Amino acid sequence: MTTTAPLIVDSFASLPPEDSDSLLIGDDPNVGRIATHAQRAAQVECTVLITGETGTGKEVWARMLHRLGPRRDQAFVPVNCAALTPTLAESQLFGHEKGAFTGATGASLGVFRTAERGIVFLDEVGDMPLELQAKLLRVLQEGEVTPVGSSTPISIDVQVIAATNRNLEEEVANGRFREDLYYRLNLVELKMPPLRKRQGDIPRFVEYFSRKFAARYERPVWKPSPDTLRDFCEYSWPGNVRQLGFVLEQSYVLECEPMLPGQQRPSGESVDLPFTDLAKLREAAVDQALRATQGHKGRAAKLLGIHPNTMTRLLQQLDADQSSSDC
Ligand SMILES: Nc1ncnc2c1ncn2[C@@H]1O[C@H](COP(=O)(O)OP(=O)(O)OP(=O)(O)O)[C@@H](O)[C@H]1O
Repeated sequence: MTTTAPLIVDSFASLPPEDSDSLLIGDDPNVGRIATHAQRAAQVECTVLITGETGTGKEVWARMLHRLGPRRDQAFVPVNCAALTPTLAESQLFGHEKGAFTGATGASLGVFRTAERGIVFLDEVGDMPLELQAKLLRVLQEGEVTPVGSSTPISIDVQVIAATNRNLEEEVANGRFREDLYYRLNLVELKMPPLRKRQGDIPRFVEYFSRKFAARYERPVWKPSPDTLRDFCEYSWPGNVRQLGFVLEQSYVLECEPMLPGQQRPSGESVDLPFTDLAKLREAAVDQALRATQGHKGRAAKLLGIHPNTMTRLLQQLDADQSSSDC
């Protein structure tokens, strides 16, 4: 079957506008192949394993699979397997009866029954404890769950999409992941390449995020010079697409030129910012710039490449945030 992958899949209709996102596919031949396989897997509603480094877009692709398949109007229930509470994991996934354990004051459906006729997205599946892996395998094989405290299995109809940034073959070889579960999940594997291996798509991502954040922050679309674009393409992006998005969003928030991590402003003074939390990022940027300039607001603004009025506004906002958190 030959299908032409669309370049950008538009906003996910099933998500509230705040969380909605688009999927940029780009020109990389590997990603084109992934798109074809994803379309097929979505149509036949089979189990899919999405692998790749952090920030390569595994969850974005899982949501696209949901949107492309016949289950698009049903639930998409994401669960972070690394964050499951060990003692409660079984009931979190498969539900429990009232009184099944201390504190179970009512019955609970659990993730799988909540997703009935829809999709369960098992994120970080490689971090699931072995004991729970055995239970998950049984659920996948038999198509039924037995809630904790019950002896009656309940049939379920869910499509499972799993994702991990671990190398599951290595995990299997080291006895940390069940081989039978690995094969069960890995019917179709979508291997997301790291951004450094799809350098040709970086200019597209830069444009994509620039347009997105220009619209969000009501600023003009940033157009990089050829030299800057080359630097962006040559950078290794350890945090992948997520990191590129944060670098661009940071520049829109601070109203300054986007800078690669570790890059120094011309003054020689530098700031080294986190790229994972926007509110913290803003606070850290202002804080570090003020420290680096011994509290000189004008020089701190210059260091961040922002207008002094913007600096004043950011400081007022931080003060307001601080007082509201003190209340
Ligand atoms: N193909 C893409 N098109 C548009 N945005 C993307 C794409 N890939 C990644 N992103 C952006 O990168 C961010 C991170 O993507 P996502 O959460 O799907 O990565 P992940 O591989 O699941 O990461 P982790 O392993 O850390 O959970 C998304 O919020 C989105 O902004």
